[in-house]
Amino acid sequence: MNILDKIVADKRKEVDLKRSLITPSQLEQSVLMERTSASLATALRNSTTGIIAEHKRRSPSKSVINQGLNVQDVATGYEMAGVCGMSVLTDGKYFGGSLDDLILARAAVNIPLLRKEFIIDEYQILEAKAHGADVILLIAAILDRKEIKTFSEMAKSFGLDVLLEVHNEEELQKSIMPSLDMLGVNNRNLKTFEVSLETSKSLSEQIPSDFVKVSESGISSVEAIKDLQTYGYQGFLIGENFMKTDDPGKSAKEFINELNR
Ligand SMILES: O=P(O)(O)OC[C@@H](O)[C@@H](O)c1c[nH]c2ccccc12
Repeated sequence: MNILDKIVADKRKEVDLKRSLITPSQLEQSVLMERTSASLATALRNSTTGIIAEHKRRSPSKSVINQGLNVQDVATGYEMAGVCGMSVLTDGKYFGGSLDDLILARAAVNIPLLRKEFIIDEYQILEAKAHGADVILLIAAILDRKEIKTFSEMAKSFGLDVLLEVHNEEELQKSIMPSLDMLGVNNRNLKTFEVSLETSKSLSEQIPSDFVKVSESGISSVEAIKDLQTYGYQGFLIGENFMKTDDPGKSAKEFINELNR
């Protein structure tokens, strides 16, 4: 079994248990259900830099990135750096994140927040909204077209933006539909962990222009972004490059300043 299949199998068990502990109608009681979501797609369209900065403590491909930070400080630092949005990993087992991280980030900042999760069930979308997310990620590698449609339409009904992540042409072709806002190309193959920015470049032409194009993973230089911008990318999801430092907000600020020069 590859790592992605394993993550999904674990996630199904986790969601089934959580649904019995906190029911959908309990989630619906959250005050955050009333909150008007901020649009990441709009922020990216109006930006010349397009940085989406991630909070990630560890990952299956890198066991330790940074365990010693406070998510609220990271969120505040990213907001002050001028990022367009923040991605918060909420998977516990493989990424060391939690829904508490999302709540804490929400309490700290007003920028659009992406719930970074392996979504395989509608329950997780309600959970995202109830914990203050503005955007959900849907991963084409683990969903069929029907699920992508149901999940994205549910997200839209909550006012959430949808970022659909693909890694190859087949995933892209099966996924295109009007209920998506952003199309993300993951430069990291989630099954093998290989990273290549060529993935973003080669798929760019096939992404219809009504979607905001986002390049994800393995981005560590301003030059890489300038190059990807020529392929039409307006969003850049960066995790490790900021999180591996002692002050991710400061790193993001320096990065954005350099991009603006
Ligand atoms: O740390 P990086 O290489 O900058 O990557 C960030 C982000 O793209 C990556 O964490 C990611 C992209 N898609 C995902 C799906 C699930 C978990 C994590 C991810």
